[in-house]
Amino acid sequence: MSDAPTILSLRNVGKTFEVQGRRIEALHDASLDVKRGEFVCLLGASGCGKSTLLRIVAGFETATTGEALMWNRPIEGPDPSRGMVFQDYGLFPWLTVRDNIGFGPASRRRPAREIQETTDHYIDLVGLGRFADVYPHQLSGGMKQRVAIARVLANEAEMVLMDEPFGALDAMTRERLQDELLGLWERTKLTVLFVTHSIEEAVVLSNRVIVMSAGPGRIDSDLTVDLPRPRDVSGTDFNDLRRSLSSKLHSHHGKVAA
Ligand SMILES: Nc1ncnc2c1ncn2[C@@H]1O[C@H](COP(=O)(O)OP(=O)(O)OP(=O)(O)O)[C@@H](O)[C@H]1O
Repeated sequence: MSDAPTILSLRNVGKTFEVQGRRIEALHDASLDVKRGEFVCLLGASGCGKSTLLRIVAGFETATTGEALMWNRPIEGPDPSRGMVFQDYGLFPWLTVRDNIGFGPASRRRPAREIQETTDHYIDLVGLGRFADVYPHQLSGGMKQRVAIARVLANEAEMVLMDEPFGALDAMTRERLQDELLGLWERTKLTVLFVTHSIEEAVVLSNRVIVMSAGPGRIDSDLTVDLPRPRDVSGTDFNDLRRSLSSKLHSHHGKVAA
């Protein structure tokens, strides 16, 4: 990973919102380089600017200060190369699984044959072959999540941005989807930027954890997680790292979900 090229750079990025004459500094002087293929978790308590940072990378917000670059070019707005997966999945309820996944290529007016090949490929990749022709309301939360990821991938994302995608799921589904996401990440060599406030989730998933703190939102530390995979959540190394992250977080905040 260390010799992979840098796909994303944030240089002293700050974001201040103005609400009814009051200024809220959501992010202060955040600098970060992400290499292609990394799985990076942004970890921190509520209000520390995780979503703001992710939304700047997605191109939904512009930085007030500093700059955000992808492949060394300024991020100036949303782009399919940076695909966002939302907690509520953001699927089109009136389209089937197949048409949701093929939506990006279809809106870019790709030839019908190419759209079909692309959708077939990603439907297979996320194991939804039997559900290709059903509608989102007929799927479980986990399956919707897979469709959302497949849709982003079919749209040629190089980087997948996920804002607490498993926050609304029960513990078992969450664990299964974490495994599935890791499998997909290993197969596709994607770059993932993943927001969570769960220490355990960050240690299970990532090869880097960026710890953030609030008031104003900032990056506090940047830790490499080089535990072997699959990770043993009851192992000593895992728990040492979990404890160390927990004390980092608690030195800045009140309570954070572990
Ligand atoms: N569009 C906005 N307008 C005004 N203030 C905002 C806006 N978006 C975020 N903020 C403020 O910026 C700060 C950081 O918010 P942000 O959502 O980035 O934090 P977070 O770490 O993702 O929190 P959470 O874990 O609760 O989602 C908060 O004080 C929030 O109220």
